Amino acid sequence: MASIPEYYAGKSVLITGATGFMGKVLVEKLLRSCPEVKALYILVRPKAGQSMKQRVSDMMKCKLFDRVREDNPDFHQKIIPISSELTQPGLSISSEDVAKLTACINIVFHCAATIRFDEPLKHALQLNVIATQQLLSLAQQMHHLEAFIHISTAYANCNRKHIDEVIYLPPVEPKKLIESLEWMDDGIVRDITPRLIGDRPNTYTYTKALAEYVVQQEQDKLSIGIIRPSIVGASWQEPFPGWIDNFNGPSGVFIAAGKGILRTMRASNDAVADLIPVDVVINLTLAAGWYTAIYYLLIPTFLNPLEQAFRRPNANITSNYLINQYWILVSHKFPAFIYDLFLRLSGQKPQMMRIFNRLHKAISLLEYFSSQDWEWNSDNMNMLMGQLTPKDRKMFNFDVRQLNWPEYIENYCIGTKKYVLNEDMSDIPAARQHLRKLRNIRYTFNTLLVVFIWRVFIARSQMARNIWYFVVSLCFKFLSYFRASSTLTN
Ligand SMILES: CCCCC/C=C\C/C=C\CCCCCCCC(=O)SCCNC(=O)CCNC(=O)[C@H](O)C(C)(C)COP(=O)(O)OP(=O)(O)OC[C@H]1O[C@@H](n2cnc3c(N)ncnc32)[C@H](O)[C@@H]1OP(=O)(O)O
Ligand SMILES: NC(=O)C1=CN([C@@H]2O[C@H](COP(=O)(O)OP(=O)(O)OC[C@H]3O[C@@H](n4cnc5c(N)ncnc54)[C@H](OP(=O)(O)O)[C@@H]3O)[C@@H](O)[C@H]2O)C=CC1
Repeated sequence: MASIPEYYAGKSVLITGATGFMGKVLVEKLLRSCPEVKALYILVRPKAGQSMKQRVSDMMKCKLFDRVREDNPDFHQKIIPISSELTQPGLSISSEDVAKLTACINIVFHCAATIRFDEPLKHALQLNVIATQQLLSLAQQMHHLEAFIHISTAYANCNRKHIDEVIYLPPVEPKKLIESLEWMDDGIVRDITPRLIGDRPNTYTYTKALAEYVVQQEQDKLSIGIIRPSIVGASWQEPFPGWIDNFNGPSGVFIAAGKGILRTMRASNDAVADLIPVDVVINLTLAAGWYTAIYYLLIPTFLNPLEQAFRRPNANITSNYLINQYWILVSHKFPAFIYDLFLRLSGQKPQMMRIFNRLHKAISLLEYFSSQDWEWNSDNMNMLMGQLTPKDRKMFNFDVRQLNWPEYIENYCIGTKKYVLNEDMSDIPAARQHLRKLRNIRYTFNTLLVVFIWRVFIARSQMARNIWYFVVSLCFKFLSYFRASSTLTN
């Protein structure tokens, strides 16, 4: 059997979502580890005033591609951008491009999706389900297609506790839902969304479940593989440790906690954080492409500190709603209010409350996932690992048992600093100095608060004074008792 790089040699690959977090890592790894790959066709749309060409050219300048650039400075010649807006009929691909793709593509990786938890249902359905359906139709016209790999999510079936590697019946027949939503205006759809998504937490997981079903419907016509990553985080090793480019999931949590903004979060201390490094997911995805295609080809024969932190980082996790609300008030809203007051008084625009409102929205959307855990069956993944040659197993490593988690989390946090916030590592001493300043401000503030409480409440009331003296003398008694017992034991 061909090794993975041998399989991809001479192949033309179509990738959707190549400008996204996982898509970029997929493009990079394919170019670096399968240098004989013929061409990568990527579906890209113009965005935020930038043309498709400009976006792709910016993407290739990104640090992520440094290693590929070193190996092959002309790597960009293998990337062929195709203009496509996935929410439009026919994916808005020109007829010339359709002809080009149907003539040459061997493998499709469908990564594009909206991953927003608060996406209005109609849009999530349009992109995650209808676009997938359209891509499958296009794939069926491809004369040399060997594999169609769809990236789903481990949370597509998060309404179940135990999840097997099967496609579960969808909550509703996607075709019927698409037809009924067509005539409804956005207001009606918004009103019925909670009823439709039922026991799933958001439109994202709901539409990803529908998309899996839509993909499965084509299994007789196409050779299909579905990947279900859990919470995808910074890279473990490749192309270098800690690479990350977004605020999603844990990244936003690490950054907000590192900046000292996030001080409390509702989550279960017992739940497992199902974090998986992006390079592991991409290695598995490429291996799955190889396996699905090889299987198909056999059919004819036989089948560190952050800069300018708001406060010192100290985020606490609690599963208790009331305790969390208390800390939100004391540790988030109160300091934000004070800071905004200071900004107002010094003639500047208040901003901290706005930032916290945004943070609370983001964190509350993660709560469903951070407060419980799931059991996933991974027999297929283990089987796939067993099929790889020792060399491929090393080059396309997705065996997370070798992962040193503390080291990974440290690299992840450094990665958010370097690649998301673009902060310089040489500024660390200044960042530490800033944290020391914050600590001194806190000590001063706490001292002033104690003096204030004393003056206002205790010094003015005989009863409060008595209670105060009682508590202080009790503390002294405890202290002298412990001192005496420790002297005895010594
Ligand atoms: C060992 C310890 C481990 C600890 C782990 C800790 C926590 C993990 C807990 C839970 C994680 C659960 C994740 C479940 C994953 C499911 C897996 C998947 O299948 S898909 C990926 C998950 N998807 C997401 O994470 C997307 C979530 N995001 C959203 O839905 C939206 O972005 C939003 C949070 C609703 C915010 O929407 P809004 O319109 O208000 O803002 P924008 O998105 O337009 O962003 C505006 C601006 O803010 C920046 N931003 C976005 N998110 C954050 C954030 N969390 N913190 C800080 N800043 C954030 C964004 O980049 C924009 O900036 P700019 O304007 O400069 O571009
Ligand atoms: N990140 C995670 O934790 C996890 C992700 N997944 C899945 O992995 C896949 C990739 O996720 P990730 O890389 O994180 O997501 P990103 O949001 O980083 O990337 C999404 C990609 O989809 C493209 N896209 C979105 N809308 C359109 C559109 N209308 N037309 C054309 N392209 C569009 C984006 O292009 P543009 O740049 O133009 O916006 C971008 O390239 C998704 O299917 C997601 O469900 C699964 C589990 C976890």
